[in-house]
Amino acid sequence: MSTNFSLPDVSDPMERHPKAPAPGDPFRLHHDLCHGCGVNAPGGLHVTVYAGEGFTTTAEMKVEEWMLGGPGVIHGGVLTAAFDEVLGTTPLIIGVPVVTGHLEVDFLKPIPIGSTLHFEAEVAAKERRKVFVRAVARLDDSDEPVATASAIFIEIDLRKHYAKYYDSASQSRL
Ligand SMILES: CCCCCCCCCC(=O)SCCNC(=O)CCNC(=O)[C@H](O)C(C)(C)COP(=O)(O)OP(=O)(O)OC[C@H]1O[C@@H](n2cnc3c(N)ncnc32)[C@H](O)[C@@H]1OP(=O)(O)O
Repeated sequence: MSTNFSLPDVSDPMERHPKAPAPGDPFRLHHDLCHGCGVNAPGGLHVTVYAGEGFTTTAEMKVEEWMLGGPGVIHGGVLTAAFDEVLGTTPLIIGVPVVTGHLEVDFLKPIPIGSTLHFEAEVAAKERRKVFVRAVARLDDSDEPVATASAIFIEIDLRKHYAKYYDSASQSRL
């Protein structure tokens, strides 16, 4: 199954989840070894996502030497993984756990090693189990976007979805 990112004409009603972090507060880690957010993930991105106002989130990521792709700049796959983490955490603002179904990234400018990326994301719409999320990344010294991403995430029942993998995910807070 594959579907390009295309917002529905009308979104299902959405509400900020009453237990979502307050604006400015971080989402708790869902797994210490998560490649995106885990504090103990070897070679992980160590991205922390913060709740924003409404259906929005923010995040930052330092662009480190090991993320190198072209000389002096970030690898596109690393940036894509960072977007996946930021975008994939954002539906928790409406209390919906998801997995990535479809993710599109536009790479607008080279992103130098040593810079810091600032992400802003929002849940744009929900349609049945599909959650449509968009994000933009900027460098700290500029308002100009360096990359944007759009994704369709699919709502899951966490325990059922991961049931057969649970032994290897024993640190996961399901
Ligand atoms: C909880 C904390 C999260 C923290 C952040 C984590 C960030 C990282 C997120 C990830 O990287 S998750 C890992 C990468 N993704 C996966 O491993 C997902 C693998 N795919 C699956 O497990 C299944 O294909 C999936 C659960 C996504 C869908 O299977 P289902 O059988 O449950 O869905 P179904 O086929 O019934 O489709 C339900 C709806 O989703 C739509 N859909 C399914 N797959 C899609 C897809 N790939 N793209 C777009 N839409 C899709 C489908 O069209 C349909 O829409 P409608 O309601 O309009 O009919």
